[in-house]
Amino acid sequence: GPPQEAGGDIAQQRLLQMDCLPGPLIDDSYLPSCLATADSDDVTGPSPPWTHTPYCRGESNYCVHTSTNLYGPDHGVIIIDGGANKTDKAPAVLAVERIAGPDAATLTRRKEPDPPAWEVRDIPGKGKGVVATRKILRGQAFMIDHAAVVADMRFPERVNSVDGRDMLREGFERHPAGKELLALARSSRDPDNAPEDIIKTNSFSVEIGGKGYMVIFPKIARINHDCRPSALTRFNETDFSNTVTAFRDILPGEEIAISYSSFGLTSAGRRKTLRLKWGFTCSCSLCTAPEDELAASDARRTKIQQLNDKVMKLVEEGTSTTDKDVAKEKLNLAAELYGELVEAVEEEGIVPHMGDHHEALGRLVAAAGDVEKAREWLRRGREEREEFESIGRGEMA
Ligand SMILES: C[S@@+](CC[C@H](N)C(=O)[O-])C[C@H]1O[C@@H](n2cnc3c(N)ncnc32)[C@H](O)[C@@H]1O
Repeated sequence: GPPQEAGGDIAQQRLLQMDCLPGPLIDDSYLPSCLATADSDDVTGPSPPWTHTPYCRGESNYCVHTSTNLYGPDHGVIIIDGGANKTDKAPAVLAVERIAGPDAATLTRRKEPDPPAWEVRDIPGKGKGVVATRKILRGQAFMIDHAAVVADMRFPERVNSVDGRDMLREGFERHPAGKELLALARSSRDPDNAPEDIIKTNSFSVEIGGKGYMVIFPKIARINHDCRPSALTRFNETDFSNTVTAFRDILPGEEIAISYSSFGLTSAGRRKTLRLKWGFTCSCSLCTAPEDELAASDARRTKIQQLNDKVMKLVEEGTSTTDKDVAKEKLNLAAELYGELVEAVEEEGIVPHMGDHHEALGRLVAAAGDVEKAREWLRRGREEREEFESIGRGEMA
């Protein structure tokens, strides 16, 4: 592409970010609703894929929508969502209707092998966790899960607490796996608010139709956090599936972990975030590593963050100037610093493969004018990305 695009590509790169759990909602965050009154008589009977009449409460547009067999008899879903007004269908409701609709035939739902490559075990200090039962290779997708509960991220602000809790209670009751969901981990012991607490402790934040949702994937909910994770999750909006892929080789008996927080923070920042947002004291492999190892990791992550900021700034400056010499100088320096960043990221081992980084570096080098060198980086990047993606293709661990 034209050189000017290099800046945009880098800026859009989600360098230090992956799926994160949203963290506990503040207990008093249920605010009185200021939205129009929904007429609760004005609901139609259930039609497929819905198996229940929507359960609507109070003065909001929010309802619980239930499909007890969206993915076959063993996997239902409840959606807690509201449109802009009470006749508008919310994005997650439309998504379920699309998933179950005529397009469903083209959905090839991947199944996990039997027996799976993992099992749930008690992990000292962390409650339960997921452990590999056989060797899982880097790049292999070894767990596939589907959304069981989908709740609008802003539902707690938009619906008052009494109505909100009532809707969650009813939703969990209607859910065919409601009992299993209620047995998931909880960060508080308030017996009156089990569903709310379970959403706080176990949901992922994902986007559906451009809107933010808290989603429970019941199997993935058993995977603990690690600041140097061995796996990553990928949500697929078109079928509400979430696939867990190995970051690196995982040995039999090893606990499998994902990262709940962003990689850009140093250990103190991560511990604080995990404490405040998720309500637990992290005892992951890095948080409990020897002091010098932790210090080295912190230094690298600080450096990565600083280099990233500098590169962004240089790219921004280099692509917004009309002076060609200045542009070249800025982009050359950006490419040099990005090279250092790539080294530090590789050493810290916090991204699953370096392909995207190498390609980004290639585009930067191209923008700075060195076409030969750029080709080499782009080729390496593509190869690495393809290698990672092909390792587990077709077969699951
Ligand atoms: C999504 S659940 C993970 C599965 C959970 N351990 C269970 O028993 O079902 C999140 C909870 O697991 C625990 N947890 C996860 N990662 C942890 C870690 N690195 N150190 C300590 N506790 C952790 C915390 O209690 C947290 O609230």
